Amino acid sequence: MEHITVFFAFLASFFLVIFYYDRSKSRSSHVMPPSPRAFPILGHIPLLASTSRGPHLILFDLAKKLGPIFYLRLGYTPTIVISSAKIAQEILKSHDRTFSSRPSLTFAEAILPDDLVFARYGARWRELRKICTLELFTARRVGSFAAVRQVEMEKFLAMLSQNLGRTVNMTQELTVLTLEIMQTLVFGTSRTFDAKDFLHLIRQGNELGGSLHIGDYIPSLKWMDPSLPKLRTLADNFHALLQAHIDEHRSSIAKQGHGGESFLDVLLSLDNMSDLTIRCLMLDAVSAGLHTTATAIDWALTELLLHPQILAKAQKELDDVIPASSAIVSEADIPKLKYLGAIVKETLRQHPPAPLMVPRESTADCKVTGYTIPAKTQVLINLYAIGRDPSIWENPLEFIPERMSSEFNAAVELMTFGFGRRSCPGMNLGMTAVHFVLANLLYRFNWTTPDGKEVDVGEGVGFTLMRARPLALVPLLRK
Ligand code: HEM
Repeated sequence: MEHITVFFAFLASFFLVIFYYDRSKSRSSHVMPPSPRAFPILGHIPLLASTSRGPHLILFDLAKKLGPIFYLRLGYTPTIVISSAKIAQEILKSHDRTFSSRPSLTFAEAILPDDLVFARYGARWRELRKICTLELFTARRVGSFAAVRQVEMEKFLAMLSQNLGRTVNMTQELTVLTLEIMQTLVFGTSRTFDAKDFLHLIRQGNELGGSLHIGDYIPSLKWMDPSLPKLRTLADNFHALLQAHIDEHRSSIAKQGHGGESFLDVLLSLDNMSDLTIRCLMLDAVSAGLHTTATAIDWALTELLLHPQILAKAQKELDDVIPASSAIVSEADIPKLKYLGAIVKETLRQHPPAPLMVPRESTADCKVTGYTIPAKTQVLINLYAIGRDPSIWENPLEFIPERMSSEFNAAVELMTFGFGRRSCPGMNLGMTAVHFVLANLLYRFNWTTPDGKEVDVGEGVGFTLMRARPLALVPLLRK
């Protein structure tokens, strides 16, 4: 008994020392936005600890009590949470530069030490961003792979035709299709890796990326993070897989005397590109584009199953626009499909694939809506809450594509892909893939649930707003 008391006394003094040491480093005299009552040391971390509800939902509920901007202390990380489009615009447009950094995260340090998504704002980020916008994500390069995407789509449609009347795990199949679409652009071939192996690593990455790492909030306790060995193994596996492909690609270029048009070809042709940077940028492109794109298609199909009259209207538009002789909707047809475009936007409003965007961090003190936000404050923009803001959207919980007239376009893009210098460079590719795949699924097939069951709408927990359970659907022949 005595031993136990001594042990707890030791533990309490240990945490107190850590608490005062860290607090002395982060103490601030700024007036912050409203905040709920905090726990000692951990601050508001316990409020977010839930295995069944995503943080965007918990923060959405907190915003109902605390308002559109509130403050949380996650360990010693000051954080503001924004749940209004107007304040998000103030941050992303008026103060774009001040809020263009990202917090350092244990996950990113282990897996992506020299990438674009998690780079802190500065010269290195500018260099990598320039390569991405001028060399990789150009409309010409994305467009030059349209024919390869069409071949992947044809194979996918053939697979569905062989499964008419049978249950298909659409969540899984759409993820594999999206991986193949991303791989063609990034590596020049859709069969770079075994999809199962790669998706397994990506899934582990999502789990580890979405879980809490104590060192991100209480730096002096980083050594206690039990997931560090797992992160190291995952990093080794990802990097070994990518390096093997880089080596193979290099020797094939040497044999042929020239490279192709893929991201990898471009990166290998640039001066001063280390293999580490190439691996990180390739992983960025595949992982940032994969679940975001696949999950948007998944939710659009879910909503259409729930709203048969909207599905019928979309299919009528396809019949009116696509020539009867055409077996496939091509990417060139997409701009003509206005109603389909409205369905995609309404889906992204209700189911933003990255509900809390990617966290930003301020680089200097800044006044936002009357509050002074100190430098090094983490900013979470809750797109999920903004998409449900009744002051912008009438009946926000209803699925109404007709409301997506052009004046709403800018708002939806801002909400889905971020804005300003850190906005998503893959937006065109992601949007093209979502429209292209969805159009073909609706054009060629009718859809039902196995045994006519209700469509499951449960949301999972994670960085991407995925479904809780896979979407199982039965394709029926239409064309
Ligand atoms: C529907 C699909 C997609 C959605 C919803 C989405 C969403 C986002 C969001 C919200 C951000 C953070 C923006 C900010 O901080 O302002 C982001 C950043 C980023 N996205 Fe996407 N994205 C999608 C597709 C893609 C694709 C297809 C790629 C690449 C192949 C991609 C690559 C990136 C990269 C590299 C960044 C980091 C940019 C930077 O920090 O400078 N995304 N994305």
